[in-house]
Amino acid sequence: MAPTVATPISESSNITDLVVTNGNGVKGLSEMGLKTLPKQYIQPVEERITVSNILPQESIPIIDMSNWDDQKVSESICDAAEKWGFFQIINHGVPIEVLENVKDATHRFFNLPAEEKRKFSKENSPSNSVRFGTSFSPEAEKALEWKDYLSLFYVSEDEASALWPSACKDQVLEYMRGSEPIIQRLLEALMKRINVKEIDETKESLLMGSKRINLNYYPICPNPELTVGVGRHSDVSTLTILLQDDIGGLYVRGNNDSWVHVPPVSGSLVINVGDALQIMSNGRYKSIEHRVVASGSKNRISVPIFVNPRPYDMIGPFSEVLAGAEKALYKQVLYSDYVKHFFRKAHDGKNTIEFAKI
Ligand SMILES: CC(C)(COP(=O)(O)OP(=O)(O)OC[C@H]1O[C@@H](n2cnc3c(N)ncnc32)[C@H](O)[C@@H]1OP(=O)(O)O)[C@@H](O)C(=O)NCCC(=O)NCCSC(=O)/C=C/c1ccc(O)cc1
Ligand SMILES: O=C(O)CCC(=O)C(=O)O
Ligand SMILES: [Fe+2]
Repeated sequence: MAPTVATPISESSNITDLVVTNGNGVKGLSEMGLKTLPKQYIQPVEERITVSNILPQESIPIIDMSNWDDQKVSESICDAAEKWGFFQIINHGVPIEVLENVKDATHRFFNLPAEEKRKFSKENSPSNSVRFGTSFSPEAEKALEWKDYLSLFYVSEDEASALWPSACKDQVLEYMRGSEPIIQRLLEALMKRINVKEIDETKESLLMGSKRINLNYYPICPNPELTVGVGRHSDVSTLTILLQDDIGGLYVRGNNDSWVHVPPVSGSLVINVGDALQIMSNGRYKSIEHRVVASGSKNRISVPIFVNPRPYDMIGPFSEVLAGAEKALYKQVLYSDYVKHFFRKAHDGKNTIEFAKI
């Protein structure tokens, strides 16, 4: 019999089938031991992350929340949200084992066989609130991103218990419950500075009426310098609470063309302002562009909780912010229209917010 010569995976046009349709993800590709990056993942030169525009001496603030009712803590939170749009918090009250458990649960989910994970793909998922996928918007992207994810839209504990993957649901729910007090405290502090004295029911719904949690998996990449883990984007949330492991690779836009690394700090959580809060605060708080590199030597995970308005809320600048002579920079938009606009295109930095500009 003539020997069969396998087509090198990097030249196969079936990468999309293998990775996207069959549920192997980039984790499956990575584990096949391929030596070079498939062309579908090669990013244009301007989107690659190189040392030349990284500012090693800069860093985002680290805020100690142990005395969270101290005025100074609130001020540092608001200052950081105005200047950087990003900060890390330590002594935040979420038990360290809750964080460790959710990281273990993330590895447990991604270590399931492809046929188990595939059950949660867009085509097969038992519910719209559970989605296992890869890259960001593969149908819309010219170049794919080196990341797999499980995205869970939180509707209720009952729905989550019934529909979320059993490999991770208990730990994820515990992490969501555990982070609730800090979400409340952060938003209270941020609202005070912009003249919103009380978070009533309407405000509560606009600021944190819905939640989505993503489990992100960035496997070892054969040519990390040619691709990205996540491309330049700003989140569409009110606030994002991000748990990262000890590997690093998240970069935040600094001044001009520079990027600042967010170093892993054991036990910390990274907080960032999303577009919804930039809009509701009429630009006072900044939703800053960020991106993630791919790693050539380690499998990285991260777990962001996106705290959002409800899909059917109309969002726009709060009247309290416009009470002075301040002009509205953003119009009222239906939040689900805003989110759909975000998902319909590839990552494109800060462009999403143009959708809401007057
Ligand atoms: C507008 C939604 C998202 C979808 O509504 P839908 O149209 O009734 O439901 P579909 O399931 O048909 O989704 C519409 C499109 O959005 C896409 N999509 C639907 N969830 C997803 C999903 N988690 N992932 C990636 N595509 C999705 C989905 O692929 C689909 O694309 P397409 O079929 O090509 O039109 C709706 O569920 C909604 O308003 N949800 C509540 C608000 C919400 O989740 N907000 C997002 C908070 S922030 C956030 O998630 C940030 C995520 C993010 C993620 C990756 C990053 O790199 C950076 C950031
Ligand atoms: O993995 C990270 O550190 C950040 C991921 C991110 O920006 C996102 O999921 O929106
Ligand atoms: Fe993000």
